[in-house]
Amino acid sequence: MYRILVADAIKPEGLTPLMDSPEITLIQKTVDEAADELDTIDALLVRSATTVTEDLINAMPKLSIIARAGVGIDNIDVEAATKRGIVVVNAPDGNTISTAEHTFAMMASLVRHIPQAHSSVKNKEWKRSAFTGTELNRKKLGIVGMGRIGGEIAKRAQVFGMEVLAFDPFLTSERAKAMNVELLTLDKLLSQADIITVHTPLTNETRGLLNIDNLRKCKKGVYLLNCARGGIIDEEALYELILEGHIAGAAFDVFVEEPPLHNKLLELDSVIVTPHLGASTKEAQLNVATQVAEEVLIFLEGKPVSNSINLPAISKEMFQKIQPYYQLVKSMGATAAQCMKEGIQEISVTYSGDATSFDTSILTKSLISGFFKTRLDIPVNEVNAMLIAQERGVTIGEKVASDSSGYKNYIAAVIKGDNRQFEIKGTFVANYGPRIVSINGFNIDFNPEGNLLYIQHTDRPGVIGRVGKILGDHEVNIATMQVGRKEAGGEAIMVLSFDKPLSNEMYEKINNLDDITFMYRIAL
Ligand SMILES: NC(=O)c1ccc[n+]([C@@H]2O[C@H](COP(=O)([O-])OP(=O)(O)OC[C@H]3O[C@@H](n4cnc5c(N)ncnc54)[C@H](O)[C@@H]3O)[C@@H](O)[C@H]2O)c1
Ligand SMILES: O=C(O)CC[C@@H](O)C(=O)O
Repeated sequence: MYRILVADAIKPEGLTPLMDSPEITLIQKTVDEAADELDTIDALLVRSATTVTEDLINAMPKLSIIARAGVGIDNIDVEAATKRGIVVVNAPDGNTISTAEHTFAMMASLVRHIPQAHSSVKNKEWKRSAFTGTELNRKKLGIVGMGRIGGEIAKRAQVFGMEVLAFDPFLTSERAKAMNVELLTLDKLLSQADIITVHTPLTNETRGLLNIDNLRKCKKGVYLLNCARGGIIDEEALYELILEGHIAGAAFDVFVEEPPLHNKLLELDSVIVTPHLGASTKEAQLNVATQVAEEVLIFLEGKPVSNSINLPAISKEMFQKIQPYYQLVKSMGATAAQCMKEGIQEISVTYSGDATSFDTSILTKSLISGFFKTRLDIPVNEVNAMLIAQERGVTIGEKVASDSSGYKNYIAAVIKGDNRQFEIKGTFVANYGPRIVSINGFNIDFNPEGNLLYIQHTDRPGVIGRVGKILGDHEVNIATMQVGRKEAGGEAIMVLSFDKPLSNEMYEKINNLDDITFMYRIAL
């Protein structure tokens, strides 16, 4: 049974897939109302009203996924979630059109003074010349942040006869050309545009992106819009420049402080505002609720999600391709960790054959999480595996090789420790499952599952028999046994599997036999 806390107002119709699941209990309460049951919560669904802090995350020890029904994730401490191995997902495109339309409505209202004229008429006035506006036709619109919303605004602006200028350090010139927009530096955009609208996320780079220094470079009489996130345009600077008459007016849907109870911009007639309404349409709210509900359901079913902020995106088709290798790489990592009782410096993974036909980074993360899971008592998974390795100074390498040693697919991991190196190779055989096919240069073939005993010994007659006898005398049933060696009479290995974990007594008895070099118990 999973308990999901829906902490903000998320459209119930969109949550139907979760409501219909017999495995799920939905709790529709704010975080404060649910204070007594936070320790029972497996998944958290929010919009922008709930701030998901590190403290809140720590108050939910069972939490494994946070879903944001919307785009911006600036209300979620993604770093704290990642550290805890909690997946963060959002609904990246469910509200794109609504927000683009809202921005466009704000732009038209701004240049035609519609909100001011509306209030005036409602106050029984009839001041026509006071509200003379400006056409959008043939004006230059500067879009800062040409992503999903920026792109939709550009299309609409072009239909209105506007010329579109764009600043986005991640936009290629080919894409800009295809969108029929002129890609400029920020300073050039600011100096040429008649109207400027921002559509970046709020990050350390974009906070105050438009500030007192560069806003002075704008044309006199420019209009500004912020329907993205409060703080991208410096509110103090904007206030000052409107008072100076340099900026003609502004339209804001978002504010540094929401609600904007102490915001001086609200005192200005030329500033028009809405209460963070960009995504507030029936359509957008249904879209984002449906998107996050599906993501959470998929995640709780143990399948990879598509819109994760802290994991690589995987489509359903890609998941089908990658799935067979999941168990294999996890068990390779866990086997290596249990055979290496020392600090490690490097893990490098090589993929060959069919295993190179997709993005393997998620598999490398799985292998690393399999390794660290056996060593740490904190949750370790694909979300925090890289961070955990990095914090411990472990270098991670990933490459592709053309030689697959005759296998259809082949994954090799080399773990460099403080004193020695451990090498493990595996493959996935259709209708047969994952197999470990080599350990430290010994060819072998076993299913990496259950309670295993890895024994390295001298290749001499009688060793296998003596191990078997000790186990038989103590009624320990050997489920499977595989052997491998490099040359006759040299070192050899055997891997045994049992229905139950091997007791300490049995382990010691076998370890004390002559000809045993070393051995490891492995639990997978
Ligand atoms: N008002 C609302 O209700 C509402 C609704 C949806 C989204 N939003 C906000 O709008 C933002 C944009 O949404 P989107 O779906 O278009 O996101 P997106 O990721 O598709 O686009 C963001 C764009 O910003 C660009 N960017 C990043 N850093 C930049 C920088 N320093 N300078 C210039 N460009 C930069 C990126 O390259 C990207 O193209 C969201 O992050 C969210 O904060 C607000
Ligand atoms: O939840 C909302 O309505 C705001 C959503 C919007 O700001 C977003 O980033 O998607």
